[in-house]
Amino acid sequence: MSVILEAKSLSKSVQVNGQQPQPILKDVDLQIKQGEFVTVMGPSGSGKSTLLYNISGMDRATGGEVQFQGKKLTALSEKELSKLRLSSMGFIFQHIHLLKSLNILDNIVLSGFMAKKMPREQVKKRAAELMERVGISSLIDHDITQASGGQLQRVAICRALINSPDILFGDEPTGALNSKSSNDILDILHEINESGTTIMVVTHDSKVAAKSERVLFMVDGSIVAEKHLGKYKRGSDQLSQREQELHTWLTAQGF
Ligand SMILES: Nc1ncnc2c1ncn2[C@@H]1O[C@H](COP(=O)(O)OP(=O)(O)OP(=O)(O)O)[C@@H](O)[C@H]1O
Repeated sequence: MSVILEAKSLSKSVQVNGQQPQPILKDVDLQIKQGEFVTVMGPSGSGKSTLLYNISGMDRATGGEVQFQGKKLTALSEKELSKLRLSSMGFIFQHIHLLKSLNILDNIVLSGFMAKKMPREQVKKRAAELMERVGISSLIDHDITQASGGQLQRVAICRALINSPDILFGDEPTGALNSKSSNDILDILHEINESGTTIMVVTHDSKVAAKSERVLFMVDGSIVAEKHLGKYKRGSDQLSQREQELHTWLTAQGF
């Protein structure tokens, strides 16, 4: 399998109140293969979100480089970077960031219109198909304020997928949800992964990680361990064994 995303010696330092710069990401080397489903775990403050934002070009690293599909992200201008993010990457954030002034359908189609990869009518058709796929087609002309947390997370997924991204990044995509909604969202992510989209997700939830293919463990700005669990087949009976295996491994990491 080819490598879709690679970080070499990626680092990020931040300066607060004119003090010495503090390293929050330290020389991270990482390769993500085309079609992989990778989760990132680790204690609070270990740098998981920072890794996600810097490896995806949402934020600018202070050292090292990132290659995405062979392109050096770290060398692109803001304009080139935002074009690439819009057309090839999807993002599901911890805080959903939907626009309250737009209804649900308009929130989903907006990035599609901006990317101009397809005619507007086709973007709307794709939005309707995606909404159907994640079970929210009845909300098509509803306002954002009329949807539940789980429904909003599905809206965010549709929005992230509108331009058929090659990679989907998620920061706690199931974080604020009850366990039923969380399972549903996870199933949707698996279906997306099975159809070929690479996924990288930050999570505190070992149930989410147990269903991923590879788990990275971060401590203090570095990836200190990783666990290959292999592809999870939806609906199979391997889940409790994977959860047990992951639990043992996480305990060994002191988590
Ligand atoms: N822009 C910033 N300015 C100052 N400090 C920052 C900034 N961004 C992150 N940090 C600090 O860097 C560290 C790593 O933050 P990050 O959000 O990446 O951790 P995390 O592992 O995702 O945490 P959590 O699990 O709590 O979400 C934290 O100590 C955080 O306070």
